[in-house]
Amino acid sequence: MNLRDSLKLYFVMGSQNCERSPVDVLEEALSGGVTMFQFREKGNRCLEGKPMMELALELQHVCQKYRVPFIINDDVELALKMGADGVHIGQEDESIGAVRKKLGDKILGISAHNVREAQLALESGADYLGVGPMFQTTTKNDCRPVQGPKVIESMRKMGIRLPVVGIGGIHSGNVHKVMEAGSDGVAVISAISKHPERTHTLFQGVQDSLLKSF
Ligand SMILES: Nc1nc(C(F)(F)F)ncc1COP(=O)(O)OP(=O)(O)O
Ligand SMILES: [Mg+2]
Repeated sequence: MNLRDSLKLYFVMGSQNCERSPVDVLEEALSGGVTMFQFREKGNRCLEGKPMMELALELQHVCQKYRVPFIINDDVELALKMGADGVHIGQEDESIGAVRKKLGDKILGISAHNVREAQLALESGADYLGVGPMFQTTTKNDCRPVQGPKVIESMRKMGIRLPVVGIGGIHSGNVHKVMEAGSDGVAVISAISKHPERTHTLFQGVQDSLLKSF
């Protein structure tokens, strides 16, 4: 599956986002249609060291079973050490050029909050952009001001064709707004980690929006 298709329903999760076993949540999410997964162990109560590594390996194993790309957030060394399919880094993380050198042709995702950051990420070799926050979110307490899907529309109007996922407060009730703005897919945390049984409804929402756009 090409990267643009893999970005349709991008589940981002760490143990801190789950009320029960993260492995069970991921298994249920993958069977519900998740097309790409990012391990984002971050914030208070997150695991570190050996427990974090063990969970990462278990989650990677589940992704391999479903043939879904397994991405690590922020920690490039961990991604290389465990043979992840790629990393996602933000504006304050390591420089894009330096990470691209370490990664070779693995997937490199970059957080972008405006057209300028998107243009820079494109020129520096990003494979996809995570753009947000789309809506109010309780998951990320240090996020930038809410932009809404119009920032994706602006990126497309400025000719940025790179694969894009919106992130931030997305659920089945607003997923169509992100897709109609020109996004290739959506990245979600709580909408799936708190309700993995609703994954298929979210996936259907993405699919319906894509069908309407043809
Ligand atoms: N993890 C992420 N994944 C995406 C995705 F691509 F999945 F949409 N977009 C944005 C982020 C944010 O990453 P984080 O490390 O929390 O913050 P920062 O961007 O400040 O590094
Ligand atoms: Mg980051």
